[in-house]
Amino acid sequence: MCTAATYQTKDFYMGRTLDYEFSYGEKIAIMPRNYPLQFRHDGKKITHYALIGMAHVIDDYPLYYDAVNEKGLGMAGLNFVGNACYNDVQENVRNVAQYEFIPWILSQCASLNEAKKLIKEMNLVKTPYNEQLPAASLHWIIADKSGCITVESVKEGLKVYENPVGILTNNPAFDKQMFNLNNYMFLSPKQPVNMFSKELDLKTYSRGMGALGLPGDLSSMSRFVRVAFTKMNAKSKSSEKESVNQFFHILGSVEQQRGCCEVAEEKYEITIYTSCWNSQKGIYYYTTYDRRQITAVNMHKINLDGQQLISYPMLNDEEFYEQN
Ligand SMILES: C[C@H](CCC(=O)NCCS(=O)(=O)O)[C@H]1CC[C@H]2[C@@H]3[C@H](O)C[C@@H]4C[C@H](O)CC[C@]4(C)[C@H]3C[C@H](O)[C@]12C
Repeated sequence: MCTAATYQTKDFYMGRTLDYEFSYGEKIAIMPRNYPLQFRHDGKKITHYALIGMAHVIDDYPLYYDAVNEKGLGMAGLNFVGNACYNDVQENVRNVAQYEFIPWILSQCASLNEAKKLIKEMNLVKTPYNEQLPAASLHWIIADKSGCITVESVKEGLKVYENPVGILTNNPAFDKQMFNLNNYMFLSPKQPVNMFSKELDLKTYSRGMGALGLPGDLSSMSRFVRVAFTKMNAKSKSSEKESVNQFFHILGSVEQQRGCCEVAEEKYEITIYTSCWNSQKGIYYYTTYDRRQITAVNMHKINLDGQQLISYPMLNDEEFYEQN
């Protein structure tokens, strides 16, 4: 399972949890402006926007899971197994392999509006990166400070939804996740009052009772509701530290602890990493399951006019701060 979210304070933030039972070997990869981008079916881009994100790097090519470009447009791919359906290559359209959807959009679009226009020209195809890495069944969240959309390629065709809650999890399809929120409109951060019956003397006996009924399990639909409630009500001051910390607290509401979601005998899905990027500043923050200390990689600290992919191994060792 995975969860992605957007968050606005003074700056615009976005990120995700990557929940799975094994790692493909991730790195934080910065693609500078002159890294030659060879698309599988849509030609080559020698110069483009720079981007930073989490990727499985193979043959010096970043297979991005999530990323943001230097213009502040961000994007993340989350599992959509059983629903995602990609097309065959067709003539006279712009064919984009699912593994290159993130760099295809982020290398060319400076805003969500530009992304929406480009997506109209796209035919998302099933071409795999190679035989060992077949097409991943995903759907995507794309956002900048102006708004957020969800993109789902299903058997009926390509669906682009406005995403007013700025959240994505996994199955079912996004329209069903949004509809399900209707069931929870009574949830509130305020204490409830007795609407049950005037004849009964019902009282609040604990704080937090306004959110009684908020689903606590790890299913995708429940995580959607829980993180949406948390995000929509979370209050943060506007400094970078307070905003980033608050963002990690929001995604903390849906993190997966080892042992609670068994996917096979003795195999457990865990939150392998959680990311949060400041879209305006191009800083990619992350924590991992074993390293809760927030680590930052700033794209503007490297020469963004370069040609070489720069990647940093995901730091995974906890460092305790020894106070005495
Ligand atoms: C497994 C990851 C999604 C995690 C997730 O959503 N878990 C939910 C599980 S469940 O549905 O609820 O059961 C996805 C997200 C991004 C994916 C990777 C990226 O798409 C980049 C390449 C794409 C290649 O086609 C396959 C390898 C790959 C390296 C993908 C492997 C895997 O499918 C990843 C890592």
